[in-house]
Amino acid sequence: MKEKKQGTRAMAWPEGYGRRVLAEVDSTNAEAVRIAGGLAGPEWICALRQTAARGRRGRAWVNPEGNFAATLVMRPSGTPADAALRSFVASLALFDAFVALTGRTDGLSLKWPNDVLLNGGKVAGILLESVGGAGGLSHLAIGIGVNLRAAPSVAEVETGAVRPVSLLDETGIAVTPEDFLDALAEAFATHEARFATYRFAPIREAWLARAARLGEEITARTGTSETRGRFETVDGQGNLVLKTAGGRVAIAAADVFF
Ligand SMILES: O=C(O)CCCC[C@@H]1SC[C@@H]2NC(=O)N[C@@H]21
Repeated sequence: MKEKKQGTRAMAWPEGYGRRVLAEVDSTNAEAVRIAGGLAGPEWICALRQTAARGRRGRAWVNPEGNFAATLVMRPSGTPADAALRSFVASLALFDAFVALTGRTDGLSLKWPNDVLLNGGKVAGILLESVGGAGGLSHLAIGIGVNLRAAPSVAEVETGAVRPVSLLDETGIAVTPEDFLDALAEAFATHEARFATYRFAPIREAWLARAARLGEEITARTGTSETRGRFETVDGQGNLVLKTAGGRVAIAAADVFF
């Protein structure tokens, strides 16, 4: 196992995971789809520059140089529903990577379904995509973007969305994409091993302990509907549970607005 000193901690690249860093690619998620079939095990693909980075719900992802962009392509164990829960595994890994690199937890929280907030602004996002095989899902591409050095302007993101922030602006701490990759890969492997053994319960509990706006009124918007209610919990399937005027509602996919 390769060891590297980062801050005050020794980082270890996780056993069994591949690592490649590309100078430039269209999108690391697109690259994951292209190479998935030829991989013997899980592989991290990091790019220093993306020319066509994509975000959730068909949006573009603004990706200035110096920010982190990577995709983990893996063959997920379990059912397709279990595969989708990897967004919580990845969120926790992101949280831990920030803590490992900055030595602080203050200001960090997780926004359902899979954003990381720093001082209330969005510092990281996750795009989960399935890679089809003959019998359905063959691989999962977990794409992760982190505003390490620069955040897009408010005008570049959706109206009403949480304001984007960067790690550098909020903390004064400069982290390179390669160092972030090492910290994230180590944290992901730890949470993935826990998920493989104990399934979703401990992941859910840890996620809820770091959740933004738990117990508060929030709005969940899909393409066709809007639901406002008190953010009660995330259920055992990863659904957002809101207590609305009409009763309890479990929402599988939506954008959340505060
Ligand atoms: O919309 C979001 O919040 C998710 C953004 C995910 C962006 C990352 S950057 C690395 C990977 N490659 C892509 O094209 N998108 C994801």
